[in-house]
Amino acid sequence: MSLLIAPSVLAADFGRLAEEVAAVDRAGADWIHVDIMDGRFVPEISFGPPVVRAIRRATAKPLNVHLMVVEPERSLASYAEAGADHLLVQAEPGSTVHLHRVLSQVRELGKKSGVVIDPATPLVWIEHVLHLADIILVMTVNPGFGGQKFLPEMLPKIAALRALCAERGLHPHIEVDGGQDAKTVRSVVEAGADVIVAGTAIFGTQDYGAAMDGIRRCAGQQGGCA
Ligand SMILES: O=C(CO)[C@@H](O)[C@H](O)COP(=O)(O)O
Ligand SMILES: [Fe+2]
Repeated sequence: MSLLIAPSVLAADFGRLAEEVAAVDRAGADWIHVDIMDGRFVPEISFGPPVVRAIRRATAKPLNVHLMVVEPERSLASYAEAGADHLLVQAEPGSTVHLHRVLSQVRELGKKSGVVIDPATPLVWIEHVLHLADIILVMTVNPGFGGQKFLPEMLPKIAALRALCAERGLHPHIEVDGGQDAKTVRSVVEAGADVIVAGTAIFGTQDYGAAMDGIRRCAGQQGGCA
């Protein structure tokens, strides 16, 4: 699988959101990562469907919507209607106690389904839904905030996940989210990830295209990079 880059708009200038989204689109983003935070599953509140609709108008790239919310089943249809292409739900019971059902609902809505596991969540929690997930997102920071430091402790989990999927004949995207940049990318790709979410490492720079090129270059490079 070739590497995909999904800039996280959480790190964009919200005062110029449409412009920022169009800029990363033009600079070569593959997907646009959209963090929904409800102030309950995670402490912060980001935004809801009306803002997703505005992002939708600014780009034709797939919207990869990460739902850090309690009871995602209540809002799946709203995000689908607002223009989400991928709906990713957290695997933890603090989000939903009906993970299998929620992932099926996402597919019934005609969207790509994704399941997200936090650093503390073991793979055994998602073993029963692997076949229902088009995307599996491994959090490489504790969710809730941008700008945190990558947790390398997650690398064995990414490798074990890729191996478990292969054993079952499954080839989902394995996405990583949190603290990703040109320095971390080689290790997560070697472990089996093929989608890199990056907020600060892209929107925190002056040249979004150069930032994404740097991530791509370092992903394929042996030894030191960046
Ligand atoms: O889901 C989250 C945080 O909970 C992420 O998508 C962040 O938005 C990534 O930001 P950086 O760590 O790349 O700055
Ligand atoms: Fe995210």
